[in-house]
Amino acid sequence: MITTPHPPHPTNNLTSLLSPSFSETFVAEIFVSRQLFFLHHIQILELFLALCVFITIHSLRQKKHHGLPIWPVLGMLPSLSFAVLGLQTNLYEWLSQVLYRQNGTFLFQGPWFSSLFCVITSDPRNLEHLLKTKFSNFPKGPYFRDNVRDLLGDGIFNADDETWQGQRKTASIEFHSAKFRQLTADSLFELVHARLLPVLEDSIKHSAAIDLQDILLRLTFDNVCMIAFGVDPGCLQPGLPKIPFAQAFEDATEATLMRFVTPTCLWKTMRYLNLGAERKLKRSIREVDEFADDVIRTRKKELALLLSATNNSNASNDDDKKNKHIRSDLLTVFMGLKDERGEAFSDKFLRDICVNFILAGRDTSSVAMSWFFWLLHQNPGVEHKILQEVCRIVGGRTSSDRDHDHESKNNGDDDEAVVFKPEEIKKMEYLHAALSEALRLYPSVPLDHKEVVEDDIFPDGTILKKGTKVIYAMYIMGRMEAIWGKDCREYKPERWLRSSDGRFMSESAYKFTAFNGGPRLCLGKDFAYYQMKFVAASIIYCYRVKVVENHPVEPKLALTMYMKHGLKVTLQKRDRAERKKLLNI
Ligand code: HEM
Repeated sequence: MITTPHPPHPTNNLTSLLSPSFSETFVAEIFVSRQLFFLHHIQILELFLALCVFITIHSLRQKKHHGLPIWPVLGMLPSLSFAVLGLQTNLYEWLSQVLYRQNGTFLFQGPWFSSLFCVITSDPRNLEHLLKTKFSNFPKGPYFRDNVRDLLGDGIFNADDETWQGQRKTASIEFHSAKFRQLTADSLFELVHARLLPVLEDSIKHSAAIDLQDILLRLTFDNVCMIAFGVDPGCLQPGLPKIPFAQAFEDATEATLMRFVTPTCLWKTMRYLNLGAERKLKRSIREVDEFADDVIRTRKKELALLLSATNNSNASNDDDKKNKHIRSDLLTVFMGLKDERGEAFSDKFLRDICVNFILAGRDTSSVAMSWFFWLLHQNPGVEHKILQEVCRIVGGRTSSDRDHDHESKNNGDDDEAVVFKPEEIKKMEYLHAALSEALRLYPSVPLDHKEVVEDDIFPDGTILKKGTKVIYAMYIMGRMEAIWGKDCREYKPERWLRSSDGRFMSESAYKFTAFNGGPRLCLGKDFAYYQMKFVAASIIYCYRVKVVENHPVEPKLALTMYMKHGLKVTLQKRDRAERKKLLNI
């Protein structure tokens, strides 16, 4: 019998259609073709499943060589997404496990057609190579500069080459001048004794828990504005008010950060259309600019008045008089300088300089102190040793020192507070070690970024193509057994002290990278230590800081390592007898 592969043509007559032989054949044909159809689909399904299994096995096997599975199209993004969503421990811990598997360096491969390709390293040899030996081959680069330009302009943080060099040189001279040291000492005295301690005292009076991180953030924001702009925004005061400039600054940095996790073309389109985070950014930058313009205008008038007053004066020592009255904040210093063409800096450039310094010095030391107080809570032995050291130094004061202290104290109802002098702060070496140890485990800047100018090779053999982004992971370096030994995860200030005489020993900047290294070493490092030691010693001398039970503590994913939920603490006034015993006077 001849079978047709197709059903009868619709023009065939009805009898033939209904004949039994035809219908049997027809049903059989449909049955067979359906079977073939299902078989066909099952085969496709099987093939598809087999392909999926193959891709999965292949992708997972990549983990062995590349550190993470590499999926078609999406690259390593799925693993990163899981880590960011918190399905792993925390992002930094997850990254340290990957780096550990890859001997300290690996290439992160993002989705096709994205800019998410970068080399991530925690190898000290590579750090020395990129921060010092081949410094000029690893600038911040166009990707970083493009993302932060609207907020930071051409300021030091966002500048490379000559623009960076000029600012660095001037600011460096300023940071090491006696006048600047005086400014930092005076501003800190004012902030700690007239503002911080009264706010803490208030919390004891009301038996209230406070967010210590928030209070320290307010303190350092006010402090860095005093240094950069010569003005005090007043964030730290009773009632902890919202200050529009501080809020605008915070919003602007958060919205800028969003650009790093948004495809470039998308945030540029959003900026053009003034939508979402870009809208917020524009508004907050306008507020920051208004504040800066106002300060610059006022300062210019102030300087002009001062200049005309000294010009009209007949005194012979005019210059001395003028210098005495001129402020020593960064804005005033840069206003007195000229650019390479011999012209005064533009207001925009002055604004950029100040905004960059505020960004650099605003949160870094406060978050470091927050982690430090949390570590002390878990290590009461360390806290006791710090108190011992502080009391020994106070106990060693002469009677004239003590008179000075009573005169300068500006805190009526707290007769226990002492004002530490710069030379006393310098002597606090155990406290210095305890803060460095906190920064080792919780560096305020957990990751940093550079871009390769010309093809290069890292000392560990990693090949770097021109344009590659390099991320160096300070958080991970602080927890590497190869650098710090088997007890690398323990909080031990003693590791920073020489066993023979207990003096502080500094560590190579390419191993202890919290302050960066090479020509771009943090400019505020000495100031930051002074600030942190002054604040920490003043608090510890007066109070016991207790973290509220069950308060969750984890890092926030941001450019600076904030505590995600702040640091809720209660304070107890220290027993006078406890201190007396240690003071030994
Ligand atoms: C614990 C406190 C601090 C830490 C851990 C810290 C850390 C760092 C790090 C890692 C960098 C390199 C950033 C980069 O190039 O991407 C840096 C740069 C810088 N820091 Fe700090 N910093 C601290 C406090 C301060 C303070 C208080 C100031 C100023 C008042 C300051 C001023 C600067 C400046 C101006 C730069 C840029 C240097 C340059 O690019 O040449 N820092 N800091």
